[in-house]
Amino acid sequence: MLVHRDLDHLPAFQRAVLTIGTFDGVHCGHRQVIRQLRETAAACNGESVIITFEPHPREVLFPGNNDLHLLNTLDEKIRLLEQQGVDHLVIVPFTNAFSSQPAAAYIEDFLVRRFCPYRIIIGYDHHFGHQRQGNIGLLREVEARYGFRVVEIPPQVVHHLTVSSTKIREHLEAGHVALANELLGYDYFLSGTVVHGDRRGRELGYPTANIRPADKRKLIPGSGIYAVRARLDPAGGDGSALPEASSWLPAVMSIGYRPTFNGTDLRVEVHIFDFSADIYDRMLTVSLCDFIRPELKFENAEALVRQIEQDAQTAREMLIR
Ligand SMILES: Cc1cc2nc3c(=O)[nH]c(=O)nc-3n(C[C@H](O)[C@H](O)[C@H](O)COP(=O)(O)O)c2cc1C
Ligand SMILES: Nc1ncnc2c1ncn2[C@@H]1O[C@H](COP(=O)(O)OP(=O)(O)O)[C@@H](O)[C@H]1O
Repeated sequence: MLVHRDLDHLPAFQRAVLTIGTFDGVHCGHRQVIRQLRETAAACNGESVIITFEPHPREVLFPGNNDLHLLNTLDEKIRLLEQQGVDHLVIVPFTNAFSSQPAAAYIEDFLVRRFCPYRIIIGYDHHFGHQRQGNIGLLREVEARYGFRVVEIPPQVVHHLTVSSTKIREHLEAGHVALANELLGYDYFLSGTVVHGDRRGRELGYPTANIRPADKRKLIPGSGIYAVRARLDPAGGDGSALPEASSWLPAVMSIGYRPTFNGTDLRVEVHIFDFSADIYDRMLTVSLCDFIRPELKFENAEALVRQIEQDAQTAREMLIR
């Protein structure tokens, strides 16, 4: 997959088969769109092109809003899209000026002039241009004028739920990891550097690698205890590596404030089973398998340790299922 970031130096695409979107999560619904993109490109001997935006449009349109948390960093998204076998990814700098183009100008000046599309494949609910005025109907009206054809992708449904990035974010924030994973089509993962904590873990008999996420916009699932797999990225890695089954270590993760010790800051910490090494400053990727229980305040450290023993056992069982 070729990644293009400069709109003024795009190649001359051959029968470009386009799709457009933010693709946060590259979830099951997105994959369906991408499969159609690849198949259409193959059938007409064209090139598959994904157009995406960075930063996320909501960050530009609602700059004061700090609530936006994303399923993927840009690096993760690039790698996930690459795994889908796409020919070109175009990352368009999303600005206020870009967002305020009228829909008709967006089609003519942006889509047609820069990409000369042969087919445009889009999800049923895609909107574009100033105040989201453009939609699939408008694209259809101008098909003949510009010589492209529009292909609409219906909503993807899993367990009677329409798959959407928003729903997946909500499930993760509520700790519903298994459901989120099903909608994603892979296990949700996050990466970060191992930083120092309070050095209490080793005294409790459960040392935990405290992870500082690589990107502060990355969504941290709701507080609670999770069964996870952890992978140490090669020393000097950039943290954007994606899961590869071979080197995943079974582990248990706690996300929360440690009420037992009156903690005040959110910590993401992982105890890796049957493992002992100094991994401070290393990049660790954690892939979430299932939710075990909410975080609780215990009477004392001994009661917490007894619970952690049970959590570890539960996690091991969940991970071999
Ligand atoms: C499996 C697991 C479950 C945990 N559950 C709780 C909990 O319910 N309540 C809590 O206050 N802390 C919980 N913790 C966090 C511990 O308090 C924390 O790991 C300990 O304070 C060590 O912190 P440190 O890494 O800063 O030394 C849990 C940790 C693990 C690994
Ligand atoms: N099984 C393990 N799982 C996670 N980290 C481990 C493990 N064994 C050793 N470590 C190391 O110990 C550190 C955690 O020990 P801990 O006492 O919890 O200290 P801290 O409070 O600084 O996290 C980790 O960052 C890692 O370097």
